Amino acid sequence: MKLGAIEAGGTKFVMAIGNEQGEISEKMVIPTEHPEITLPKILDFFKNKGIEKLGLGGFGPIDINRNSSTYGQLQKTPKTDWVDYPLGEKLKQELGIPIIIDTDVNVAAMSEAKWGSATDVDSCLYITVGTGIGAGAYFQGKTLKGLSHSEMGHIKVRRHPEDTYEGTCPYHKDCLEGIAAGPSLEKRWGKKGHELADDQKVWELEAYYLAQALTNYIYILSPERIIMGGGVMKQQQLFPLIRKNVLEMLNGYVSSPYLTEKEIDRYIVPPGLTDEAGVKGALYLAMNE
Ligand SMILES: Nc1ncnc2c1ncn2[C@@H]1O[C@H](COP(=O)(O)OP(=O)(O)OP(=O)(O)O)[C@@H](O)[C@H]1O
Ligand SMILES: [Zn+2]
Repeated sequence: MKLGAIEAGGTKFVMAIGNEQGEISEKMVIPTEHPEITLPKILDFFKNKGIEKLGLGGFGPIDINRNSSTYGQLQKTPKTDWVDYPLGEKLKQELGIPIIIDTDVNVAAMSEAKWGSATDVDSCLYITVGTGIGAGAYFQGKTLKGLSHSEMGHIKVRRHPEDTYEGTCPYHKDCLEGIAAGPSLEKRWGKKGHELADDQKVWELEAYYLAQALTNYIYILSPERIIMGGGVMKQQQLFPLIRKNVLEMLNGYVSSPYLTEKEIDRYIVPPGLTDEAGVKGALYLAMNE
């Protein structure tokens, strides 16, 4: 069966055609522009390809409740051109096939569990630290959903006493995303993340915030693996700093062989699917409906 997959991101849309084995035969990346520009490009890619279903992992907030009349509609996204845009409905109308929708991070967690860094466990959390911060979870065969999807990037973390940066989140100012996503690095330090690679102070502060978030996720969800991706995590030096901070913050309270100095390298890890976690997850979503 031919299936379609879309990873809809804040800066780019990744589209692919694949099969039920998760093999991708065709792929295209387009920039995220106004929906009236982006939608025709998406339709051009998928039309007349014989796909039977389409999975979509989208940036949020997005309605992922199957029983809702606005299933697949974007909500209060900071990407203002897309607020309330009925992406799922438009695709369904134009392509005439079932569209299955979840968040970009939920599908990334799912594909890492199926094909990536979490194939040997029954649950995992996928966190992206990019333009925004978001996390998705996959537990015993299902992605985490409830009232809506979770918004783990917008939790409050304790401020470092020396950090006076006000924060970039339009809704909460200094939530985790507001003080630790890529744009906040640029505003706080006056340079883009990749230009700050050699500045130890930058990554110590970043790890302090991200480790607090991970500690909270461990307490609340208890995932068997944590996968960290997104542009900012390209700074590989963050991994040891985050692992060290997580162990210190947990202070031995949660008992698990993974949460030890010896094993934590196998617990907090980069994506196994590198940049394809999202689009492969969308394919898996289509496959399993
Ligand atoms: N090598 C790097 N080191 C540090 N920061 C980086 C690096 N590459 C990209 N970034 C930062 O990551 C952010 C972009 O993240 P990403 O590449 O994950 O894109 P995105 O898809 O827009 O993110 P999102 O998933 O939040 O929509 C930018 O703020 C950028 O400055
Ligand atoms: Zn926020």
